[in-house]
Amino acid sequence: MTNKEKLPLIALKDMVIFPGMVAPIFVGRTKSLKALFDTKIIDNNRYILLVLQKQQDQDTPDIQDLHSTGVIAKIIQTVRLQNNAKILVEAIHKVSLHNITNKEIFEAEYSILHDEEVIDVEALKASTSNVIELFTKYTKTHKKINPEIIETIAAEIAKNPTDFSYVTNVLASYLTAPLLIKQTLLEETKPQSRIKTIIDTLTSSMAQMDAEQALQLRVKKQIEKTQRDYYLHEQMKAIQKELEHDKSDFSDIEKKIKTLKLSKEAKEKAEAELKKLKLMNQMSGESSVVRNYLDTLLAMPWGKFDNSKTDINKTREILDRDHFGLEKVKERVIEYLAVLQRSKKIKGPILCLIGPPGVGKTSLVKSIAEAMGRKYTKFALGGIRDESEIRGHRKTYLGSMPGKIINLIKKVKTNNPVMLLDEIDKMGSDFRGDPASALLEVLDPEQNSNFVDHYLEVEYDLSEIMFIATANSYNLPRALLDRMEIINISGYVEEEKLQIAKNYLIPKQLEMHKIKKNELTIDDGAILELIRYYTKESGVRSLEREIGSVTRKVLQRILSNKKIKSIPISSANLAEYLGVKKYDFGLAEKEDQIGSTTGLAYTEVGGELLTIEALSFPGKGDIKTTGKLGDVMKESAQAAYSCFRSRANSFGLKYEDYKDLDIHLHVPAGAIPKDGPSAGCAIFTTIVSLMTKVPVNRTVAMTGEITLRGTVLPIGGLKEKLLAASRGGIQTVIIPKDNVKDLEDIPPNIKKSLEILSVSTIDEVLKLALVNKKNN
Ligand SMILES: Nc1ncnc2c1ncn2[C@@H]1O[C@H](COP(=O)(O)OP(=O)(O)OP(=O)(O)O)[C@@H](O)[C@H]1O
Repeated sequence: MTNKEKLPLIALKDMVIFPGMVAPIFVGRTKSLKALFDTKIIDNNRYILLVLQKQQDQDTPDIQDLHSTGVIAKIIQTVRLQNNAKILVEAIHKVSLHNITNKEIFEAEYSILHDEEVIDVEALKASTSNVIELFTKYTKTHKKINPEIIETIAAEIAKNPTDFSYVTNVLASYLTAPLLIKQTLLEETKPQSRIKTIIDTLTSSMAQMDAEQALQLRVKKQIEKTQRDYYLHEQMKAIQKELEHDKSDFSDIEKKIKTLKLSKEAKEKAEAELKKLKLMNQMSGESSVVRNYLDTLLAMPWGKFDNSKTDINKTREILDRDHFGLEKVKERVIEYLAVLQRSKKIKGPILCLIGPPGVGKTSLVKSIAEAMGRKYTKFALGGIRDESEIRGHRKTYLGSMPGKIINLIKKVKTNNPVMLLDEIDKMGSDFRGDPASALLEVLDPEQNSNFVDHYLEVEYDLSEIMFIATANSYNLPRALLDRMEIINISGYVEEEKLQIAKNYLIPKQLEMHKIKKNELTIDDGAILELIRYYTKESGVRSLEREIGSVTRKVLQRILSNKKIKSIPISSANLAEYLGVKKYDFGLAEKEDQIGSTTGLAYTEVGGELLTIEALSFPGKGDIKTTGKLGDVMKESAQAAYSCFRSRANSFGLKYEDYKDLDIHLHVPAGAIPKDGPSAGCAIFTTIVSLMTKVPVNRTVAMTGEITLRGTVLPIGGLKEKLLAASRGGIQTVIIPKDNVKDLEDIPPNIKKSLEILSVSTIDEVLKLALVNKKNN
């Protein structure tokens, strides 16, 4: 039935209202406002028609733009604002619209639309509870929907549970669905169909939500995966970079193996080690052992030699330029090099320079290296006890490394340097092996071309190295001595020291301290004073040090006072710079003594005066020795005592005179170790002097070994001993007859300054040494 009376109509933009629902409507469009207020429906007629417009974005829809099914609603409340209004409506019925007019406002006739009768009530009841269940699920998953809505729906339905038109309208109005579906629901007149649409909508939107959630989850997972992938990629890149670094390391090593002139054995070894290294964890300790090994092996100067030349004349020039005197030594060196020049290969014995400290052994070797155009390197053997210092540690040991020889060659980067084996006599040996035997192998021309270092493990050719050894004494293993050609460098006499100081040491120090020649002059008197009272040595090392000390002090004075232009040093002002004299120059004894003789010793630091003193006291006829004497010297004292006792008669002594007397023989300085047989004469003289109470001439010094039967045997180090005697102000020196031939090597001025007497028996010694009134 159509109601011919027209009612104002308001087009709704975005909502479908179902009968039975109370809803607020916001009215803003002029036409709608007019419909509400101008027609005074508020006063006259409290009903209005509400219908959804077809296009939501249309502001001024026309008749055809409106759906034909809507609702008739009662206006419950109106709130008029400035340009708009808010009304609260309650939809009463759904209506079908007819004859819509669109003038100032929309107006339409309407007919109430009734739902069809429900046939299967039970089925609908079941469907209703099904919808509620779905709703519950829906609100749970749909986070934006308030879960309390379920209670509201239930309460609404409870108002009229058997009116299925009402129930379905309630459900439809709470349904979140597109407007078109809601409009269809409004237009539907079968509650059954309506509830089916609601179920379909809910299920599909839930499926959609599930899909969305699954998608979201997938996206999230995807993002996580992307992030993880990114992170892994970055990590892989870093690892690859590292590997590339290792690879480039490897390729460096490979390149070296290819380009270096490795021996066949070394090449194979290097390749095998590299292969091993590649398979190792590069962070492991083991790989660093292999890497270090390869580094060392490949850092060796394989096939590298300096252009060595042996120009004898040039060598002579350089040796003369750097060293005063040492004629014999220089000659021997030149001879040696001459052989080398011809034979090209060093097959002969190794040179060994033996002499006290500071006589120029080291600097001589440096000059030889320079003259030959070879590099110089020094292997300090002093204190070496462990064989592995020469031959290296096996590389399986942690922290193992090659021996010194290999290390030095690596450092000097050539295979033919001049290598100084310094202090070869100071090498020790203990449980860790005998370094001397390892050194023998190094020095043996037959073996050293295939020397094997424990660390390197491959043969290395040492045969091109020119080894020169130095030592302070002959205290060397026999085997080593045999392998070497000994060149003895004895100490210098005063005159030589003076020349060395004037021509070498002083210019060197001036140059070193950047002092001009005219700024400092040291006259001969001062130099002699330096030699006599500030040094006590065979060489010139202390002399050089003292000169250095003077130059530094002079430099300091010149720099601190601009007025001082030059400082001449003479014996008068030397003490100003060096302080009081350090040593006495002159006799060891002031008077002739009973039981005290001056002997001459040859020590590592050169010749020395040796006082031998003795006392007697009641005892059993024994001899006791002190003064850190070595076994040989102790035995020599025993022999001298026995010799004395066997000859006591000839000195006018009876057995009773000495049988109950013990002798104590002492050799100061007590802390310095002394050894050797050459003090025999002096010990014998001391004992005779003590027992006969005849003093020994203080100006006499002596050297010579004695036999039990009183024969005097020759000694070594004559030159050193004579130098010491001359330094010590001795006038007469008694030497064994067999040493007279050695006097040829003694500088003439020494021979001139000393009275040198030779003897072959101890009787002759006593005659010359004891202050015998008959002799005087
Ligand atoms: N005959 C000499 N002419 C010039 N200078 C010399 C002479 N002898 C030694 N010297 C100088 O004396 C200093 C010490 O010499 P060097 O170091 O060579 O002694 P050394 O014999 O090797 O001693 P050590 O046995 O303690 O190693 C050096 O500066 C050296 O140049």
